[in-house]
Amino acid sequence: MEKLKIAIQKSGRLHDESLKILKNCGISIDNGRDQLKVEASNFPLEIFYLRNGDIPQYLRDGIADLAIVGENLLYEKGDDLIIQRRLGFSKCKVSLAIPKQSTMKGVKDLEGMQIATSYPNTLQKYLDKQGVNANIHLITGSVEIAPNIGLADAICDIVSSGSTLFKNNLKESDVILNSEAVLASSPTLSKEKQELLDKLMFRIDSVLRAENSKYVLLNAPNDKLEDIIKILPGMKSPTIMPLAESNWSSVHTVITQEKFWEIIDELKSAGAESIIVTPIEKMIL
Ligand SMILES: Nc1ncnc2c1ncn2[C@@H]1O[C@H](COP(=O)(O)OP(=O)(O)OP(=O)(O)O)[C@@H](O)[C@H]1O
Ligand SMILES: O=P(O)(O)OC[C@H]1O[C@H](OP(=O)(O)OP(=O)(O)O)[C@H](O)[C@@H]1O
Ligand SMILES: [Mg+2]
Repeated sequence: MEKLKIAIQKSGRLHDESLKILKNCGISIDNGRDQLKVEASNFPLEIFYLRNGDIPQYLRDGIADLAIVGENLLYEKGDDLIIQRRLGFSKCKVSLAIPKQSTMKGVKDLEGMQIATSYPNTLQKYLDKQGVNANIHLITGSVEIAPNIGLADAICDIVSSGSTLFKNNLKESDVILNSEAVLASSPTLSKEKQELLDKLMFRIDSVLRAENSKYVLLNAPNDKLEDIIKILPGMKSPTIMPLAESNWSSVHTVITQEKFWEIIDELKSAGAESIIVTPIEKMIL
């Protein structure tokens, strides 16, 4: 029987969350971080632990069928690969940054300058789009130090909280792209592997949906129910059950994270009481 081969980062920012998603999909993996390859015991899946930076090439070469990888790396060297799902973690930007005290404003001022980066293709595409000619200085790490040691006039690197820029006396001038961890696949999968991928994605979708939602229970006097129901988005319509106390009901529903607190505030104003919020493990539509 064919097995799907998934690459995840061996160690680094994506490792723990990648394993967590697979485990939440009910896939059992022996903790084999020191091995290069492990097999799931209850799903036809092989897991390869690889460097994030090498993953696009492994997908292209067919060593792996699937991978959890930073979206920015696909932009850098995986244009031909397919993003199956955005996974919502490891959110960051790839940005240009210049010295804090610089009078330059952004990319247009970088004509003829030196820019240090680990993402040369991403930077080159941006410079081309902006019609700017600059010299790209490729370095593999500690990019933010480059302007301070006289190696470059600007940098292009990952920015998240901005604290690395701050510590190195730099300021963000241009956001080139936004990134998050994604589930990517090779563009050519056999029919059998595509079926396995569909099965895995069905599980991943139910996990992602559940992570993004809360199960909410509340009590309300019956004369307030109509107003309360209008506020609730829910999967379908809310469940209403009578309480032992007459003229009161319990309302059960699902609320997504984005507007969670706004909806809770509205519910309270509309007369909801004893609101209980619990996590959801899986959500299957
Ligand atoms: N500070 C950050 N905040 C949020 N996400 C980040 C941050 N730095 C990197 N990322 C994202 O996580 C991915 C992995 O970053 P990490 O630093 O762990 O590995 P790496 O140095 O790119 O790769 P390798 O596994 O090849 O050593 C990046 O491609 C990016 O998408
Ligand atoms: O805006 P911030 O929150 O400061 O994050 C940005 C920093 O995070 C990443 O480095 P990382 O910590 O992964 O170290 P690395 O360069 O060794 O990969 C990235 O290369 C930046 O340097
Ligand atoms: Mg890093």
